[in-house]
Amino acid sequence: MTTEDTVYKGLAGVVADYTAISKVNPETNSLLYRGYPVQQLAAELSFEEVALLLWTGELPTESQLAEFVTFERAHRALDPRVKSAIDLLPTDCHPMDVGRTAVSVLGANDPQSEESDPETELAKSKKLFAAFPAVVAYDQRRRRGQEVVEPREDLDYSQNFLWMTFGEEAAPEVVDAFRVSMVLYAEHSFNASTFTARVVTSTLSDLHSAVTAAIGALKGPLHGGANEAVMHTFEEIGIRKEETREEAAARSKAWMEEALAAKKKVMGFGHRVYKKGDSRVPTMKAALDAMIEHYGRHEIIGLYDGLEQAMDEAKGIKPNLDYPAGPTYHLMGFDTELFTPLFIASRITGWTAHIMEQRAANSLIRPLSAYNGPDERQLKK
Ligand SMILES: CC(=O)SCCNC(=O)CCNC(=O)[C@H](O)C(C)(C)COP(=O)(O)OP(=O)(O)OC[C@H]1O[C@@H](n2cnc3c(N)ncnc32)[C@H](O)[C@@H]1OP(=O)(O)O
Ligand SMILES: O=C([O-])CC(=O)C(=O)O
Repeated sequence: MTTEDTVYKGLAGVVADYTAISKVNPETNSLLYRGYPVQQLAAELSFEEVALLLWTGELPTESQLAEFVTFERAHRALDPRVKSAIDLLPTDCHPMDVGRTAVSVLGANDPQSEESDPETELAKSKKLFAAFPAVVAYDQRRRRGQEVVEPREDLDYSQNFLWMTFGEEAAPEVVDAFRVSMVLYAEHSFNASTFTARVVTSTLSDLHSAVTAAIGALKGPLHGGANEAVMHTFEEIGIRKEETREEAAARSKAWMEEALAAKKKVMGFGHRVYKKGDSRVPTMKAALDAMIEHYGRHEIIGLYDGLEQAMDEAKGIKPNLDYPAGPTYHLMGFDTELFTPLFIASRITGWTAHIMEQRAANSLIRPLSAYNGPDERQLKK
């Protein structure tokens, strides 16, 4: 057998390279960012601190954090060139297309776009991190016919994100649930979008091209698009505010039984690596529970319970992070199509950390294929 005869469909089980950024361990259901359990990071740290940890490998000192916080707050405003580009896009195009376009425009206008020394790569990553929330906030507001809300330098990343989107200061519980979601979505080893970013970087292309490509990979419902798809499932089942938790659970359980009988794939469940449950779900579920209490929307958790229970009973498949994240963002007031752009805002950290790691020890990513087309043949004269 030649090497070309061994095909690893979907690269399942293939170890493609080393990484020191995160460790996903399906045996122990654990996830470490630079060695730290993600649950601890979500409980204790700001998203800004986690971003620095992912990029640099170490927790920031007080002065490093203060310096980054000042930088981030100074780079939040929506770039007028990005605003003009978004304004050319129809309000009914997918918000992931808006996010992808915005990153592309930011890259084309970044004077450091073609520079790739480690210091510049880090500076570009920080600028992208700071600039992206305004894109999401602007996009949601323009779709609703609302005016732009300018960023506020007295607010932290999560507070300001919610401020720019909704034009009012969010309650501390809401800010905290949002921060937790950002920390949990930040990084997950060689997932499809991160691997895409690494493939692009491996050709020595630039950081913004790699992130733009990663956004394309994240959009699909088998990856990041699942958080949006989860909410569409809830919407299809029907959200009825007057229902009790038990009534909602009974209806969603029946919906799932029917969907599985029809051999449907239900987004928000299953994972390529975790087979016993996603390490991040308990923490995100706690954030969702806090939002259920905050908004008093017990019918939503009923829908959640029913789907989860029916899937477990029928197939033993567990929810992934997108499952609790979807209804959490819904309760906060984000439009459903905006959920995956929120994932971008967070994953910019992981993607750019991987881009820097790939560039530092690069080898062109170019696997082989096993040809199964027609045997050699000749053009008829
Ligand atoms: C943050 C994230 O990106 S997490 C992932 C988000 N994606 C989703 O939620 C999409 C829904 N889930 C899926 O499609 C899959 O579970 C994936 C793509 C995530 C992982 O899939 P893989 O490891 O390739 O497993 P695969 O898709 O082959 O599934 C194995 C079996 O479980 C079933 N299965 C897996 N997930 C689901 C699901 N969500 N609904 C119904 N059945 C499922 C498959 O139909 C298949 O059954 P079969 O063996 O009878 O054909
Ligand atoms: O690891 C994966 O394949 C998908 C995932 O959970 C993520 O990117 O967060």
